[in-house]
Amino acid sequence: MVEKLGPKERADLPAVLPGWAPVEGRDALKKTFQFKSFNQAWGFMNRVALAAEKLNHHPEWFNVYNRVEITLTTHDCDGLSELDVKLAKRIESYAA
Ligand SMILES: C[C@H](O)[C@H](O)[C@H]1CNC2=NC(N)=NC(=O)C2=N1
Repeated sequence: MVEKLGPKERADLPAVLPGWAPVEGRDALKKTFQFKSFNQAWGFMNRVALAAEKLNHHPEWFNVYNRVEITLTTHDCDGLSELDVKLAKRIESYAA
């Protein structure tokens, strides 16, 4: 069973995952990504989807044209876990 992040890991989040903001009323993180085109946004989403399948850990996300809004949380523990950090790091690498 995956565990929620502890206080130390949470304190490190702003440094480990810059730009990811807490979600009001949820133990979750969110970030919006803006691309030059829908095509680029779609390619990004495709790579994120493949990573999500590989990790068996999936984002909550919304896309309109060149914007992708991603929220990460772990449903199995109803909060943030290491899996969210792991997926966020991969997402960052695809957006770079
Ligand atoms: C059955 C399946 O392994 C689980 O539902 C996985 C799938 N993807 C998941 N994604 C997220 N974000 N949280 C989970 O707890 C989760 N659990």
